[in-house]
Amino acid sequence: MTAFLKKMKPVVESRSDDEAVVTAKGSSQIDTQLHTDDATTAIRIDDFNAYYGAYQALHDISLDVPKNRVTALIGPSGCGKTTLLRWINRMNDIVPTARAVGNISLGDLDVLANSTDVVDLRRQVGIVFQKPNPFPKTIYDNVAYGPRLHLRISRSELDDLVEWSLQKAAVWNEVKDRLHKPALGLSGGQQQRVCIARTIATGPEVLLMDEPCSALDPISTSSIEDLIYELRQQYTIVIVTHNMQQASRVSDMTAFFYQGRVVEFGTTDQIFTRPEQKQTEDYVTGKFG
Ligand SMILES: Nc1ncnc2c1ncn2[C@@H]1O[C@H](COP(=O)(O)OP(=O)(O)OP(=O)(O)O)[C@@H](O)[C@H]1O
Repeated sequence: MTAFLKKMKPVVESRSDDEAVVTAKGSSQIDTQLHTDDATTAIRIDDFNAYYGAYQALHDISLDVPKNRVTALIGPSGCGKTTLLRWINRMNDIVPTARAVGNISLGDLDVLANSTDVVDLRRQVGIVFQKPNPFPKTIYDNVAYGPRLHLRISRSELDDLVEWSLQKAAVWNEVKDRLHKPALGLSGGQQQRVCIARTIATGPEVLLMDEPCSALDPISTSSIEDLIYELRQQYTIVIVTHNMQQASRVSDMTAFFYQGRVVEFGTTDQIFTRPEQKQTEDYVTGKFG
């Protein structure tokens, strides 16, 4: 392994070491007093409100997203899940009517500040979309795209980084003999894993996923779910999903949104088995939505 990757790997691979409470999936021991424990918070959302023109899509959202966990955002269509996700890496900057008031911080970084370098923010906070969207380039060039923009590394270091990212995204074995073939020639599930590799290659801390399996068949969905669960050891993951089974399978924490507000936020175990709010119970048991 090159010196470059040795340098890069500890950055991502040591993240779970400083976790105060790394517990088993669905464990009710996960600390839900997240406002009181800085060490476990990756993204702090405080009193956040989002608008499209005069329409308010999100109201008074306060949510601490824990580090090295999977946090699922669930709720009926139009309740604001994607809006929140897209503000975390300022994707909504490209929507002319979109406006936000409140705070989102990533460590010391004030995400919403005018002075924040959005390109650098998006390197730290990657996003994976609903539909796999590989560039019309080779598999190699898809994954090398971000590093070529952000890092000054040699060809052999880039080769190593591309391999490492594809391995992390659990797709290396399937593509290693066709790295220089078009990514668009892969299956949907493989394309989505290549997109995840492309995101990982820039060394993010956070992975945002907006219904990453909704365009995939059940087998590909299952491989992406396994991957999400695996990746949480090194990344903080926020996933929007309409699929209740998926939320309960892959996430540690769940936030239930309704009409632009967070109704309830807790461990996935608690939200699905002992919700405190009637609306949450009705939603997770399929009575509406
Ligand atoms: N670009 C936009 N311009 C105007 N209104 C928008 C825009 N994007 C979203 N909205 C509105 O904001 C509200 C929240 O939308 P958002 O997409 O965040 O909800 P969601 O919970 O992710 O929905 P879904 O589950 O259907 O994807 C909705 O009423 C939606 O119509």
